[in-house]
Amino acid sequence: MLSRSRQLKFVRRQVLGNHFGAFKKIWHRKLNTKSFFVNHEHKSHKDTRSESIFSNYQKVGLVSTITLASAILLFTQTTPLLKNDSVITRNAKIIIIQDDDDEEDDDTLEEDDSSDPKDFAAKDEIRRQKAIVNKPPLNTIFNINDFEYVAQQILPLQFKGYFATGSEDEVTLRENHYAYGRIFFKPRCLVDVADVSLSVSPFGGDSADSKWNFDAPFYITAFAGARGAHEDAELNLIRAAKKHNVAYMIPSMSSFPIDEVIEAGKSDDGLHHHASYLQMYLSTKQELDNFPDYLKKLQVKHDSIKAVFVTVDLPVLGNREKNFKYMALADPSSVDEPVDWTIDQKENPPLTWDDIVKFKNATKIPICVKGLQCKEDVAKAIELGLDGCVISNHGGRQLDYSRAPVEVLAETQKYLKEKNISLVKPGTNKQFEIFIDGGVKRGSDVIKALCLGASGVGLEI
Ligand SMILES: Cc1cc2nc3c(=O)[nH]c(=O)nc-3n(C[C@H](O)[C@H](O)[C@H](O)COP(=O)(O)O)c2cc1C
Repeated sequence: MLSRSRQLKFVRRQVLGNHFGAFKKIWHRKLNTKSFFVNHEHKSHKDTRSESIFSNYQKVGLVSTITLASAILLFTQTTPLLKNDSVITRNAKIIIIQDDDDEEDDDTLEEDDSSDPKDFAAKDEIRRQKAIVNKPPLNTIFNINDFEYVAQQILPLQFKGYFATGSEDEVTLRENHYAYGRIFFKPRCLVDVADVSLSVSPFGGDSADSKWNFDAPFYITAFAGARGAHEDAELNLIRAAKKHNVAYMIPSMSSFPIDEVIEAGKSDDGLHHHASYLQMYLSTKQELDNFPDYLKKLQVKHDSIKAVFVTVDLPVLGNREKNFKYMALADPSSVDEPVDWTIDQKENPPLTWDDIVKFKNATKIPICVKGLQCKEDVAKAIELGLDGCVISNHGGRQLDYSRAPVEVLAETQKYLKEKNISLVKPGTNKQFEIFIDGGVKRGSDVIKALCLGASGVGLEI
């Protein structure tokens, strides 16, 4: 039997070896996304030009606008994370675009030989503070992979695992993005693209009411625990969404009361609140029973909530093994008695389609389901008169070996056509909206999803 500290050391090796060591390989080399950041000491830099399958098309503006817009949005959100701007020595960093060496070239990869878990946490904190000071300049961060890499360096140990890991072997987490890498464009030439617009009006929008059209087809998806990254959490997210006029899906497990988040999205003239979506988890019988009433009140109280998304891919919490290992690293006592996340299903009957129909009948707010994973379920949601869905597997955090949403989306569109199922709601100018999230890392991923018929694309930032 290993001593406690040796056990933790073993876990640490597993997590760091697996996660950070493989990080470049997983996210940068295998995906052929060749940019990442290192300190200036490293000499193996070969090329400073980024490769992009879009390079010939960027003049068109569409891709670059989406990429830039997402970068701006992410910038806005990540800035508070990346404190101490003033102490950055700009020339202390070099952006590496290509690195064929197998050398492990950053501080996170250092092996820690101490057997005391407290030592490890303390050392990690020193490393983290250094990473905050040495974070790369914002104008060298172009996509979500870049942001994630920086976040991995600067997030406190106890939140790293929560934000970044998937369930079990993380096959789905990786596949969600790899699937985008298997999709290629067939661009048509000599088309007038001088005047393109990225704006969208989901759920019919309301063209007379500009606050209800969004300037981009991507939105900030719901994620609980934002406070682990910044104290202003969801307040910052809705402010950024307002500033750039994109949708924000407020999570039911928000760190702030939902009213407060909505209030933070008030326009500068104080006349209206930023149009948002609201995500809901419903696990207990009481929550299910109360939800129709909640919806009725919500409709009266907050006209800025343009759709409610009930998350349906979390009947129980996914088996997030790597996150548990991170938790053990951050706080060894946390694993002594693992938390039981399961819900007594006899006392609390699980959510079913019947419940969703009840919700739909209780309100005029569009009701959508978040977390559908096959074409048959999308067809069922349309048939039941719902207003939309998100094809999603919770970012690979729930059922490992769920399929990549972008492939399910492609199949779904084909299926709906074959079965002659229309998205347009009879007698209205509205349509069933099919959103998608999972594995979206840059503007070209967004465009691929749109080309395959998505109404909008969720980004977990
Ligand atoms: C840290 C984290 C917290 C999340 N919290 C929620 C949540 O509270 N509600 C929800 O419906 N989905 C939640 N999700 C899932 C996201 O909304 C989204 O489906 C998923 O992250 C998309 O995959 P991606 O991370 O590859 O972009 C969370 C995801 C992450 C990574």
